[in-house]
Parts: sequence; C-alpha cells; structure tokens
Amino acid sequence: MILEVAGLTMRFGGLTAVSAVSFAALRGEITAVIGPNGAGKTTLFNCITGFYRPSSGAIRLHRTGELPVDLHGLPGHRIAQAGVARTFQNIRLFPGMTALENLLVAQHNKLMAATGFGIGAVLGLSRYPKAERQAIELARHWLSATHLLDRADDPAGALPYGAQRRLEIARAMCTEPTLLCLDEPAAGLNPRESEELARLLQEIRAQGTSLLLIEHDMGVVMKISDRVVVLDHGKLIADATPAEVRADPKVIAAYLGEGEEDEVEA
Ligand SMILES: Nc1ncnc2c1ncn2[C@@H]1O[C@H](COP(=O)(O)OP(=O)(O)OP(=O)(O)O)[C@@H](O)[C@H]1O
Repeated sequence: MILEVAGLTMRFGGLTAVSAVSFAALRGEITAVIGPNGAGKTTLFNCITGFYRPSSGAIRLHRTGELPVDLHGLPGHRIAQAGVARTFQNIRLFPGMTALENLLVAQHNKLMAATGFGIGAVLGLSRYPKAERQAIELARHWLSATHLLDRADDPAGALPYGAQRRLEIARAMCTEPTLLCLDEPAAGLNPRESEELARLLQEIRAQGTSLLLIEHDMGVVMKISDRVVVLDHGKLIADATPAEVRADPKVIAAYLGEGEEDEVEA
C-alpha cells in the first residue's frame, strides 16, 4: 500500500463528518473516493493533505524502502515534503505568472537546496545552473504531458479554464510526488476535456505515481479507477472495484438513488 487510513474520525463540534474510516490506497493505482453531498469526502481529503488535524485515527504514507510516515498531525507543507501533492477544487495558480513560472515556483524548495539556500548562488557555485536546467526540463515535460507547451509563456490567468486545471496538475507533478491527491479534477470540464483528463491521470499512473481522487464525474471515476471507496454520512460503506461498487445495492441506495443509476452505467 501507499496510503493507509486507519480509524479516521473528524468531528466539527457535535457533527462527525468522518467516522472511523479505514482503507488503503495501493501503490501504482488510482483510488477514487465518492459519496453523496455531505458524505465527508472533502473532510477526509483535507485530513490526508494536512488542512485539518483529525480528531482521531491514523494516516500513514508507505514509501518504498523507507519507514512509514505518520501524516496525521503533520502540517500541510511537511506532508507535501513527504511526497503528497494536491490540487484544489478552486484553482489556486499564480494568475500573473506564466504557466512555466508556475511550474518553477513549485520546484522552489529543490532549487533553494541546490543553491545551499542562497549562499551557493552568491558564490557562483555550479550546482544551481544545473538544478535550474533540470527544473525547466521537468516543467517542460509536464507542460508537454498536459498539452500546454505552446502556452508556456502565457500568464496562467489568461488560460482557458480546462487548461488552468491541467496546469494545476502539472504543477503538482513538478514536486515529483509519491501520491497525487486530486480534489474534483473534472469539475467544470466539458466531455472532451474530461476524456483528456482521464487520459492524463492514466499517464501519471503509468509513470509510477499513485493517485487518490475525489470526483463527482462517474464517467471518469468508473473508467480510470482501480478501486473506489464510498462514503455515506461520514462512514465507509464500500471499498471495491468500480464494477463491484456499481452493482452494490448499498451504494445504489445511498449514493445513486433511483434515476441516477444511468449516470453510473455511462
Ligand atoms: N469546517 C467545517 N465545520 C463544520 N462542519 C463542516 C466543516 N466542513 C465540513 N463540515 C460538515 O461535514 C459534513 C461533511 O462535509 P464534506 O464537505 O466533507 O462532504 P463532501 O462529501 O465533501 O460533500 P460535497 O460532495 O458536497 O463536497 C457536512 O455535514 C458538512 O456540513
């Protein structure tokens, strides 16, 4: 496994948004978290990415050849350093910076380390230019993978919505994460853009990054996920393959309801 969630509970005052949820996301797989409105998906996501400190339970990252890292209780930036990148439901790019610059900013930590945190650059040490070249190469790789190479020098804020969403994913990938967490990546995309997104996420998986996504677009979820975790009223009600989840009466009753079954068949 890459991510282990064990007995995770998150309370807001008297409301238990996530209740004793346990599941594992496996290495090299796409794990989707679905559920009706208010099921606790965003809360779970925010616990995993360090925006909330869970009330109880554990979240562990298992990296190959290393000791597991307890993510619960770590601040967001430490979780990012541990190898977990995230995108946001609302786009959070630097709109005035170019697409390329946004991807270089994402590599700031790596570049700063290469300068010996400033000292090396002042002394003109040779490690910085090499690190900078590598950062640009990586940025160009992800611009190309997200079909944005021709927009590299355009301000991020001037890109169409779908392109900005892809740039967000490219930015997250520039941190070279072990686990990429995506919060509703298909929100607001048209069917063609959703198709492209599905392909991009499959490519990311093929390149060795594991993915965890919260998604409402059942077409995308059912097509690309290896495993689907279903929440309802904060509780886990299913953890299975897309085909199994689709046929699970509990899921249909809780999440899909009559009339929405067709959407899942899509
Ligand atoms: N910061 C908060 N303070 C208080 N209650 C919250 C907070 N965040 C979420 N909740 C409550 O927790 C429950 C789960 O919400 P959450 O946003 O995690 O669900 P969700 O599955 O992501 O829903 P949606 O699909 O609508 O985004 C809801 O009842 C919500 O009102």
